[in-house]
Amino acid sequence: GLQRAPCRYADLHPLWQSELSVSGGTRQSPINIQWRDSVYDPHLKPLKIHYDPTTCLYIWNNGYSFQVEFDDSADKSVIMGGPLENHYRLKQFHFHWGAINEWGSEHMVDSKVYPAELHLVHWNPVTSTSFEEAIMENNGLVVIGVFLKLGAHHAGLQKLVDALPAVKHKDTIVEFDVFDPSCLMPSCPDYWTYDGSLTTPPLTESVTWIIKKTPIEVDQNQLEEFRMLLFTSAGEEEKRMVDNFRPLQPLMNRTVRSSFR
Ligand SMILES: CC[C@H](C)CCC(=O)Nc1ccc(S(N)(=O)=O)cc1
Ligand SMILES: [Zn+2]
Repeated sequence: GLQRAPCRYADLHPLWQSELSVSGGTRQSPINIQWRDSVYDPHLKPLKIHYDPTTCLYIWNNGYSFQVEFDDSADKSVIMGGPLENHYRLKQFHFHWGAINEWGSEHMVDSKVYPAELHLVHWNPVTSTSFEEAIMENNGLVVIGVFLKLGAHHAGLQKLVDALPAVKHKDTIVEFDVFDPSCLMPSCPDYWTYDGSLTTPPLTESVTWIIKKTPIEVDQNQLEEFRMLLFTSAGEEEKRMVDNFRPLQPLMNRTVRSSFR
């Protein structure tokens, strides 16, 4: 039969993402969060975050973003509270960004787009025995989204930025130990939450999204370091890793809840 060309991720320009939404998807991500349509839910608790910096393992370039992986073999770096019924383990975090500061985030707030967005990916160890299994479970995952805006230098992020030249090419990896991702959290506790999906294949509808209302500030040099990464492997014609965000998806029959009035 016809040999299907390997469908490499970097070849799927974000524009094609929207065509790839899970067939008949009813809860796809990202979305535009309309402040006025969100519903304040007084039952939403404060989000509790306990990350153990020694669970940080390494950084790698997966051809779509750069990703920091964590040891998720025990309940050491966990989140709980918020809209969650139990605790979830941190597996990895990564970012999405644009070629220029005018765009880059996946979610939007009242159609306002940010230059970048951080995703902290967690899985439910109570209903699943592994991250890979949780991806297929309804509400198997929780992703915390944090917007990045252009402003002051972010000292915590700089440790990450300094490691990026070592993972310039797809499928490169560098050891990265002792990093506490809570330094990337805004101090404001306010968030929105809604039921959605992964924003890259397998696009499974297994994610409880928690989007922080307040962005963190990073400076121009830090954003430009993100844009020096490559989608391509060493030896290939270089393609800058930029615009690795998925287009907005329809809200359909969903309500976004807010933890704040
Ligand atoms: C076979 C499945 C494979 C193991 C999945 C690897 C993975 O982690 N995927 C993933 C995670 C998070 C997001 S996002 N951008 O936070 O919605 C998108 C995709
Ligand atoms: Zn993401």
